[in-house]
Amino acid sequence: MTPDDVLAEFRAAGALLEGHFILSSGRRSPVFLQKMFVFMDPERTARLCAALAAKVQASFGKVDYVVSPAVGGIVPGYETARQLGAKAIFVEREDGQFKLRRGFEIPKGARVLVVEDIVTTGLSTRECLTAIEGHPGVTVGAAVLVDRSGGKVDVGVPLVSLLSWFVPDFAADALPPELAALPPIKPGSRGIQGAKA
Ligand SMILES: O=P(O)(O)OC[C@H]1O[C@H](OP(=O)(O)OP(=O)(O)O)[C@H](O)[C@@H]1O
Ligand SMILES: O=C(O)c1cc(=O)[nH]c(=O)[nH]1
Ligand SMILES: [Mg+2]
Repeated sequence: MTPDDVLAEFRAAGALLEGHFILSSGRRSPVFLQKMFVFMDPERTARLCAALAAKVQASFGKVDYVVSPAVGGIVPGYETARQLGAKAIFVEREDGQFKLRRGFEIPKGARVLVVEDIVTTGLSTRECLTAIEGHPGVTVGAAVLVDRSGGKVDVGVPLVSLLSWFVPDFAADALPPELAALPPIKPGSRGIQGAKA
């Protein structure tokens, strides 16, 4: 799957939104990828995650456990794990911090991959990695459908992306006039009531 093919899947799903968005990081952007419009279509999700799984296998070899940050990472994490023949678990926020809950455990020696939907600053991916630090498995790396930093972000482990695309974002006090003229919308879940950080 080429970068254009990946973008075409997002576009066909109506997931490529334009406007004035407040990202999870608090930064502002004229573009938002509404990944849930992609994930509502299991066939589309399977196509994207099959391509991601192939890249993962080429870069990291065998994977036993996929761990994803809720909410956005759960569906691509599950489907990528299915394609890799791995288990899929997720971290979710408790008092603002990602944690493995529900009795999820990583077995000793398991080869672990973090799978994310979108990376912008990489904070969510890093927080997920922090949440599983000290587990008895071996973290081989991270994988993401779309890296909006265009490959610039450092998540602390090797990162494989299906699409590396630089999308501009801005500090809230340094908006270009065309963005400042639009009302801001915050679509993500970080920072909503009950989910601090
Ligand atoms: O690289 P970052 O700057 O951390 O931004 C990317 C993160 O933002 C979104 O999650 P969000 O926190 O909006 O919540 P969601 O997964 O529930 O949509 C997305 O799913 C990534 O996890
Ligand atoms: O940075 C984010 O919060 C973000 C960007 C994006 O395009 N899509 C998304 O779900 N989150
Ligand atoms: Mg997320």
